[in-house]
Amino acid sequence: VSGDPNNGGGGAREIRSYEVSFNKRHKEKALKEYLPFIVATAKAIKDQERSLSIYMNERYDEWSPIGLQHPSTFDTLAMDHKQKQSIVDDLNRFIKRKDYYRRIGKAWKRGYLLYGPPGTGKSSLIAAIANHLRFDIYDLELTGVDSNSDLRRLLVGMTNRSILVVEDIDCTIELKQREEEDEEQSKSSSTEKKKAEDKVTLSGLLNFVDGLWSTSGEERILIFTTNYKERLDPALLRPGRMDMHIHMGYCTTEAFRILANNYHSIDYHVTYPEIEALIEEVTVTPAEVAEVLMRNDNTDVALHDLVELLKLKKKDAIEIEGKQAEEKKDANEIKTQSMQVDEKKIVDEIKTESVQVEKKDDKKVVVKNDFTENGSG
Ligand SMILES: Nc1ncnc2c1ncn2[C@@H]1O[C@H](COP(=O)(O)OP(=O)(O)OP(=O)(O)O)[C@@H](O)[C@H]1O
Repeated sequence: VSGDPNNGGGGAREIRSYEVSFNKRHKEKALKEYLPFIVATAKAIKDQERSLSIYMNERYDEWSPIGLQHPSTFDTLAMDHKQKQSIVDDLNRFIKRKDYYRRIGKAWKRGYLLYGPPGTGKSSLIAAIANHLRFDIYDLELTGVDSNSDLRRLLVGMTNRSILVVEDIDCTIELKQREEEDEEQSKSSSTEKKKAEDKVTLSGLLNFVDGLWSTSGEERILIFTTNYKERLDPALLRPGRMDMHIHMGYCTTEAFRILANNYHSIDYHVTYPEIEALIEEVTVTPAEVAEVLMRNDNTDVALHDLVELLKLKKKDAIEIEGKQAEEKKDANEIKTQSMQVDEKKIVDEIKTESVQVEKKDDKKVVVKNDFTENGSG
């Protein structure tokens, strides 16, 4: 194997070539198996070494990149191991399926919807996916995009092997159904109509992502995040739109152990039984746990602080529960009282009615008597 120093010079990029010799009888194997293997391995190494970037749309139709140095990986991610494995498997399957996507005539892209409360690791999961695949991230801030045409320009300007992220999709875009948009447009003047047509909408984004964009590039991942799945437009939740819905939940005992291992490199500590019992009882986000564990380098102190935080949360939860129970009791009492009042009213009304009927009956009797009297008289 030899390097080639004659490569143009003058500050140009060095191009190196290698010479590999084989025995003639191995020619077939070398050309069909060995060289393709070398090329694929070299590409994988290059991809692995390539530094990643995160692009943001600071100007309305332009991306600006900065280096992505987020340390999150699937190993450091605190989540249920089965769920984690199913995401990794899905990503690995997706990457290997170039021919499959071509064969079935579908664009080589995959969509993930991440949902769950703030601080449960949605951003950390996105970084872990980027680090796992060695894909750049395009973090699309929709509120900074003025029109659908700018949005298209941005999307077309993305490279292959990249992840398009739209965070807090429930807040950043007017969630309107297509029919509503059409109805509104038919009411307005022609200039207003043109403007409205070009306004960034969820359907505009989804149409473009499903249509032109996905056929103009390859190996694209699309990730939407939300803290409130129930607020999302049904168009986004339709089967086939987002391939996988991933719930990011509160801290579990399993997640806690991963975090403790990340921050203090430990597998066990005497405080674990107490911490784990408390974690089962309270709602605490992985971000809150991570913050306490990170605050102190001394493991004993950090774990003690965590016990204190969890106890405090438990106390608050008991107080809130007590208050809610009292409020419920008060509400029930008011309900019972008003029911009693209602019942009394109904009884009074029935009484009044029956008195009226009786009076009427009396009258009838009187009339009857009169009649009888008259009749007999
Ligand atoms: N599941 C997790 N695994 C590992 N670290 C986590 C996890 N969840 C939260 N963290 C820690 O908490 C910090 C904040 O979490 P992150 O930003 O990923 O949450 P998020 O769900 O994206 O929140 P938001 O909805 O507010 O953007 C992270 O930098 C990380 O240190």
